[in-house]
Amino acid sequence: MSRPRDLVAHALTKIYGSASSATTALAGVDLVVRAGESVAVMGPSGSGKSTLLHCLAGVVRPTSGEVVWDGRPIGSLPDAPRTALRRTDFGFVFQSGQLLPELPAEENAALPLMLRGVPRAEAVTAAREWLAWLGLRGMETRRPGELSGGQAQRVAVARAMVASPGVIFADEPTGALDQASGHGVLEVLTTAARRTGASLVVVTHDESVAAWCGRVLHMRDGRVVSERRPAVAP
Ligand SMILES: Nc1ncnc2c1ncn2[C@@H]1O[C@H](COP(=O)(O)OP(=O)(O)OP(=O)(O)O)[C@@H](O)[C@H]1O
Repeated sequence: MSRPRDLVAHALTKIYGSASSATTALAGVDLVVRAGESVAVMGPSGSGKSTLLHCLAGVVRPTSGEVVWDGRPIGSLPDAPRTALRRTDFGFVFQSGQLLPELPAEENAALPLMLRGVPRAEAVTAAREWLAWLGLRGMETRRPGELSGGQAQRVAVARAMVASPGVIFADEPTGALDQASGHGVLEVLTTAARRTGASLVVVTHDESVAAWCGRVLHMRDGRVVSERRPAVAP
């Protein structure tokens, strides 16, 4: 049964292109991500991981099936309310290159609040608190080009967290980092999610990243083919 703040996929399919050149990226995925749960999505290249994440996050509209977030069907919502819901309820961390190069760290991290109409000073104060919590005190006014890859990803985590999302979606969040920085980012991401009670859905190729999550799904050919729970997160 679906509970408040659960993210649920029912018989999700996604077919890109049309008849002669159609690609089935999702071939029927059923999934429940419970409130506060962290789920890693693994599988070979082209197995549908990013498509699943994008459908769950309301970025891509499924061909059939439905995504239900907190009791509300979102896959079939028109674009405007779907975008609004993404802004209020979800946070995103991508591999890299997601920060605006001309803005200081604190404004990059404050953007989701400013997009919601929170006054700049208030948004920046909240962003600075997250940056400090993530170990970036003193770097608030640096631009992304003045930060290391790991520091920039922490700013991206601050931006994902600042508006208190219900779910954080991360697509290869450590893919551009060396192993030590990558683990640091995953540690803060999972800890931040636990701190706020947010759920976390992470697409990754890295077993040690998946080990930080409560549940690991394996995809092949657009389906979830197996599922396991790592023994203990490090
Ligand atoms: N916008 C698109 N238009 C057409 N086909 C697409 C599109 N996006 C993805 N695909 C196809 O859908 C399938 C699943 O792609 P997806 O990116 O979800 O896989 P993935 O498991 O995330 O791969 P990777 O690990 O390489 O990022 C692939 O065959 C891909 O070529």
